[in-house]
Amino acid sequence: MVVVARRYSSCMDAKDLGDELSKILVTEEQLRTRLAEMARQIEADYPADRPPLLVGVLKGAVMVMADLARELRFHAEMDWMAVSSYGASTKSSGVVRILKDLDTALEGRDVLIVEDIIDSGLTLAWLKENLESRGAKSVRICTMLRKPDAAKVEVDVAYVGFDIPTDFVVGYGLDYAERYRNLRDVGVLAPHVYAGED
Ligand SMILES: O=P(O)(O)OC[C@H]1O[C@H](OP(=O)(O)OP(=O)(O)O)[C@H](O)[C@@H]1O
Ligand code: HPA
Ligand SMILES: [Mg+2]
Repeated sequence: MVVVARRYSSCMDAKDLGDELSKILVTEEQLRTRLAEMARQIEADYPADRPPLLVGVLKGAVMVMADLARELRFHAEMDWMAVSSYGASTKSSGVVRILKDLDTALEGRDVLIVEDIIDSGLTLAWLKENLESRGAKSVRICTMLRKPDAAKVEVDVAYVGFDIPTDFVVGYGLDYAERYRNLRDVGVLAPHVYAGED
């Protein structure tokens, strides 16, 4: 009993962050409920005997991938790419760099990219094209969050959890300078935290 209490009190909670968040945007409960709905949609769209290869985009998509894969009622084969365009900033550099490539060959595969957020769209537009060029049979995108008003390029997204305002958000995998990824909810980062950034 004592061990359980200690475990839960050490989880990162929005109320422990003081004024670092200006508000909670999507709660852990809302994320869980929406993810289950998305999983049912994905199961309905792919034949049971040909499930897609899930490609998670490190590092932000770790939480979505872990939760989505466990929610899906088919064998969820997973692979990972690491790309980065934000670094320790709230603005995209516009340059997508591959930091880790897939281990899996994609010829003839149905691929489902799993992402935490589509902001400018630059990362996903680039990644979708990159995976298609490897001979995948189909490439679809599943993202937990999307900022429609921030789009710099159009990206065709098959599964979206929540459309959100343009504010910089953290939690549920999303970071600012590698912090806040293990926050259970998604919150808006208070501007004073990144004040001074150019
Ligand atoms: O639509 P965009 O403007 O391209 O932004 C979305 C991308 O930015 C974030 O990754 P980031 O580059 O911060 O790497 P990380 O996942 O390791 O945090 C996020 O996880 C997406 O991959
Ligand atoms: O709002 C955001 N928060 C964290 N990482 C991000 N990468 C793109 N947009 C965001
Ligand atoms: Mg990031």
